Amino acid sequence: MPYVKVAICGAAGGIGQPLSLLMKTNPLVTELALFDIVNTPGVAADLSHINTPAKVTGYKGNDELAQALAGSYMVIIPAGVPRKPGMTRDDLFNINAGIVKSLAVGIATHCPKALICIISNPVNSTVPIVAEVLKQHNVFDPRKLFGVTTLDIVRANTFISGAKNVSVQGTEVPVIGGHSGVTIVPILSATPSYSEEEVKALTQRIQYGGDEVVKAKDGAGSATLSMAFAGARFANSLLDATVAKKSGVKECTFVKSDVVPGVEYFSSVVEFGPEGVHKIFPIPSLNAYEKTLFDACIPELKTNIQKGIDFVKNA
Ligand SMILES: NC(=O)C1=CN([C@@H]2O[C@H](COP(=O)(O)OP(=O)(O)OC[C@H]3O[C@@H](n4cnc5c(N)ncnc54)[C@H](O)[C@@H]3O)[C@@H](O)[C@H]2O)C=CC1
Ligand SMILES: O=C([O-])CC(=O)C(=O)O
Repeated sequence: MPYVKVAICGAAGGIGQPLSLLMKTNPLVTELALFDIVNTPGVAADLSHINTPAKVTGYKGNDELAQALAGSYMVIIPAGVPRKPGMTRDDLFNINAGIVKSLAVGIATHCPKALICIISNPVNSTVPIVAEVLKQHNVFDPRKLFGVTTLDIVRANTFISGAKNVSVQGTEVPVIGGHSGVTIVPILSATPSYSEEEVKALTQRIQYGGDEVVKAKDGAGSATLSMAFAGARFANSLLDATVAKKSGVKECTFVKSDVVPGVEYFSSVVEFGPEGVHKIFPIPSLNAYEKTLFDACIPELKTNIQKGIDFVKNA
């Protein structure tokens, strides 16, 4: 087995801590490097007592970013501020764009071949930011950059199976587009028949599931535990395909894509191979309602993507 170092940037945060815990349980991970601007020594010491193979190392502050990233096989980024009630994900852009950009410069410099999983919002813009930084350093490999939208699929599976009281284990709903509001397009026609009203209510709940958690947390942040679960599911799928060489591993994820002409990044079902993205599946056939969702998604998604690109190009 190769030496597999997984770095988590933002590892001391609400997502970072439970995500680090879940990644510590993956036996394919040789080293888990925890980076944050605060509190990583404590988180690393705590996790290091767990009797699984991954060696845990902690790095605090930008002076230690190089060491945290050096030689990483995979970098997962949940660094940045979360929403408070009344905010959109795009409202996070002003703070998180700069954080993600500086981490991307670190990756381009210290582990340019790493698989990169972006959790920080707004994902529709932070993924293009990372791509532009990597392009500036001549190290962009579109097979290795992923926006993590898995929480939308996790929510869709939960809400859909809950509505009909069917087994959640066997439910797998594709969710395409991006990761905010109307850019989230659940493909519910792929699941057993629901009435028109049910489909509309479920679609709305999946699109605004994040707001449900932001409201319930009442100023204390957004989804962290369900996101850690979703992030670990995504990272583990990618490690299964790239390290364990499992074939046929698929996840919906926001990647550089030709699936929708004129939209540079798009989430649809992606099959992973040894280098990351192996095959991007086209959009499944949409019914009339899904077409209206798709039409609403595209202009907003394009605006979000362009905002990320411009942030780097016009800096
Ligand atoms: N993709 C998705 O589906 C989801 C994305 N998110 C996003 O994930 C991000 C993190 O959310 P939480 O963990 O709840 O926030 P949090 O505030 O609890 O944790 C963020 C962590 O990032 C750290 N950080 C800030 N600047 C940093 C830098 N330059 N380098 C390294 N670490 C840095 C902070 O010190 C903090 O520990 C937010 O942007 C949130 O919107 C949240 C849920 C779902
Ligand atoms: O809603 C938020 O701000 C966090 C997020 O992306 C989600 O929970 O889907």
